[in-house]
Amino acid sequence: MTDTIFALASAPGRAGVAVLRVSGPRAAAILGSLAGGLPEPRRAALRALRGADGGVIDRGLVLWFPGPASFTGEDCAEFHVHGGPAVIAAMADALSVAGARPAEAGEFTRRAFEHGKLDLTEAEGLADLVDAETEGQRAQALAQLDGALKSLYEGWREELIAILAAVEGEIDFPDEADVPEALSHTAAAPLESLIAALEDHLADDRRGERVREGFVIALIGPPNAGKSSLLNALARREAAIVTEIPGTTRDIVEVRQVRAGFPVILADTAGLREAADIVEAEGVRRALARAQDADLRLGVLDVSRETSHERAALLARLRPGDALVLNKTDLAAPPQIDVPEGVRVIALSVKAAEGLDALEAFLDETVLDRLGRREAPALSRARHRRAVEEALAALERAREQLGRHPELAGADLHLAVRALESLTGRIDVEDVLDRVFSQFCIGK
Ligand SMILES: Nc1nc2c(ncn2[C@@H]2O[C@H](COP(=O)(O)OP(=O)(O)OP(=O)(O)O)[C@@H](O)[C@H]2O)c(=O)[nH]1
Ligand SMILES: [K+]
Ligand SMILES: [Mg+2]
Repeated sequence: MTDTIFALASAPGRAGVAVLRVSGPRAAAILGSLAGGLPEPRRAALRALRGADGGVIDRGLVLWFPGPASFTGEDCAEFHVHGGPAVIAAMADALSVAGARPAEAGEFTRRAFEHGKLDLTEAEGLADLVDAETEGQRAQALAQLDGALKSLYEGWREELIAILAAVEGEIDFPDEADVPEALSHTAAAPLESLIAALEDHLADDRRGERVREGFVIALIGPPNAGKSSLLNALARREAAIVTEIPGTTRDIVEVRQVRAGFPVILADTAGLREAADIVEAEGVRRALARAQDADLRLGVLDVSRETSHERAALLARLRPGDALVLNKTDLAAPPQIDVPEGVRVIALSVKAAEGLDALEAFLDETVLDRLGRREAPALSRARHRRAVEEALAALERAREQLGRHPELAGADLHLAVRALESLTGRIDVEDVLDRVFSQFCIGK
């Protein structure tokens, strides 16, 4: 028999109310023994809650959710008690004595998944919604929990199965003289449009993953340009050390913040130059690597003393969409600079607090433009990207074989179906499930 599990569903620590959740075949018996009977399904009832010795632990609201119309699909019960550590500990004791065991991380959601209440992408959406710290993350997670990715992937799977049926139909009648022609009519066009849909989904500039993980903005430039000063101004706190000594910053200093409703990571880096020692050299190496991977680069120059060599080296690292920040306009007028196509120039003085508004506006606009909601749902995890890439590669191989070897095309189409099914969790890939659900918190 399946275990009956329980967990604190609310956050640990002192709180006005704590919620304990129970799921499994013993839920009714446990609720009955603690609350002295079962309330009406899905209606809160105030009850004295008693431990095994008959003593009252607390008075609280109880809820009874008979399966399958519950979150997990099993019989579930909820106890809303006063949120003190001693109350919670006594309730946990009473639930254990009554026959439930503490749940593992993600176990409630995993049971919901196993009872068909959620597919894997919806379960991930639920985890993301619990973790969401910004408006953009909340919106993306809720859409995913509501099945945006599930219906996209299930839709593709259905189209693929129709294509597969057409191809396998041809394999079953190999004598027909007009097989290739028939195939080109029935399978080639839908296969082509499916390939285009997968390509589109992948070519989204990692939007969904960035919404989950944060949009990285790297501050790069020669020593003493004012990168750390600028980081502190944008972060509105003294996150990084600022001195007049060139080579002050060595490690990467990261600040997390919210811009336009999305998570952003500002990364201050070591000044770029021929390093004086191995510590600084490592700092420069990390700075260049971060600049390379970042979603946006802010190249910073000190207008009062930049050299043409520094300028050229920095411009070579900027890409379309990046910005060149001409700092210290309180010391000198910004020079006219020929920048690569698509690079914005923003002149400012961190010290005089002038021109920072234009930079803030540019950053907000860029984040909104790159991460803002589109019609199509975005894949939000590397797991999704890998599976869609795998499906796409199989579809491309199938396209090659279609007119010549329908049976080979069929085998590749099967692989593509499997890749899509691993996405939604239709096929049981145990280690995938373990990985996905272990990332949940206890009580979810
Ligand atoms: N006049 C003036 N000085 C500034 C301005 N911004 C920064 N500074 C000064 O420039 C010096 C270097 O600033 P940092 O922020 O440490 O420069 P950095 O680019 O981080 O330097 P490294 O970490 O050494 O590469 C400090 O003395 C700052 O006070 C500015 O807008 N105007
Ligand atoms: K410095
Ligand atoms: Mg610095």
